[in-house]
Amino acid sequence: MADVLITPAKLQGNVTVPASKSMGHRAVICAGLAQGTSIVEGATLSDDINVTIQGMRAMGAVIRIDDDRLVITGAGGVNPAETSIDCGESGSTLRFLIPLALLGNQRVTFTGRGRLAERPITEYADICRQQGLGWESGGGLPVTVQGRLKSGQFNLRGDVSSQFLSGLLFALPLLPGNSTINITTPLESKGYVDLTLSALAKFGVTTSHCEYREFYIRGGQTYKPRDYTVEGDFSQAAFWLVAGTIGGEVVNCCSLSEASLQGDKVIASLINTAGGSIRFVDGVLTASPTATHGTVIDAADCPDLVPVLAVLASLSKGETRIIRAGRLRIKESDRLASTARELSKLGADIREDGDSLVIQGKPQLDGGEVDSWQDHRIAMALAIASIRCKQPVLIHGAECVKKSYPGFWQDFVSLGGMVNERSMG
Ligand SMILES: O=C(O)C1=C[C@@H](OP(=O)(O)O)[C@@H](O)[C@H](O)C1
Ligand SMILES: C=C(OP(=O)(O)O)C(=O)O
Repeated sequence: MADVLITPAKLQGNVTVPASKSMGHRAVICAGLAQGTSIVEGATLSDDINVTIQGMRAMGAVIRIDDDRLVITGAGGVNPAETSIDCGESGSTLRFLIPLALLGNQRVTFTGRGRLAERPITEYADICRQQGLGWESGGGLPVTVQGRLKSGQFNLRGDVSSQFLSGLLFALPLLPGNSTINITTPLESKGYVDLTLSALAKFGVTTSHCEYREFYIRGGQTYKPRDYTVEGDFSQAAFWLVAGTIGGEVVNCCSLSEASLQGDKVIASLINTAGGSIRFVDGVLTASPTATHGTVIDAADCPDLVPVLAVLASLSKGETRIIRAGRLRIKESDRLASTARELSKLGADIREDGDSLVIQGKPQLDGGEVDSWQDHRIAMALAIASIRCKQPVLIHGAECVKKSYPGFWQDFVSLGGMVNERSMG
């Protein structure tokens, strides 16, 4: 396990953010389901994308990694052998691939590591029970599924994880009959569903919905191969945009699309509402140093931004409330607890309040010894917090960034961060 010791320093300059993890998963899946060859350009080979690539191979796709190009040849649907798929710590991979495995009528076992074993998958257990399909699990992972999913009417909660909806949206068009998905509680993380719908459309699959409450999926469709470039990731850009805002020097994020459908694009307006200065100029998103103030932030549609928004809030004047953030408890860590506990250790005034975080800003933090909880977004947020600490910050478990951003520490250093790796084991 690697620890990093960060000596507080301002960050400044240009950074090319990695490709969107969410869009990368979707491109690999859609291309793998198509009949023929697609080229997916620019995907970042994080741990999560690698397990999706492996998972789609197990589903029958042939995937060749050619530098930053993926050459993906699908057989038009899925063709799994009896197999086991290791989802690592990726909730997306697990929840996107289970419905696909249920197209093939083979026994497919899903395994995973860390917190993934505890993250909810009961929505799928319920569907399997209702349809008489095989679902063997001692609670959590591993889980073995077998049987053929049937088209028809599905009922899904919208406030556990949007990934269940995305998973069904990938699989149902390949069934012979039509399906409807009824969302029984208000849908959260809507932007991620938009990314799924957009990826489906790009690969030739049509769906429609009525105000995100009912989704209509025509059966008997086929995915069409195509070439696709994965755009930059706003959830990752968020770390650098907060760094530029709190740090005293300009930080520019490249490779982002101004027209992106990514829900986490909202980071720019959230920082600006707090008094910051984030601007898109000629395809570059620029964060200029600004004094910020407390606001109320609704996290229901942008859960992945919360750890770094808590850093911004810890250094903004007055009180910030991050509300409707209950689902953060079922991510790679309980992110309300991990964010509050670790930022407190650095001297922030932050507390959990039910499904909210309440933060009183300070001009500076102290520094100290913190833990990533093996959660990539916690490690990255703590690194950004170090910029405004008086003393060094020692982060345990810093290698976990590779779940989504393998080059994070290199980028941190290239922007002027002062990092020493303390131990490997
Ligand atoms: O569909 C996706 O790519 C994702 C959906 C979100 O999960 P929830 O829908 O569970 O909030 C998000 O937190 C996750 O990082 C990626
Ligand atoms: C929660 C995340 O991803 P996943 O749900 O795919 O594990 C994340 O990247 O923060």
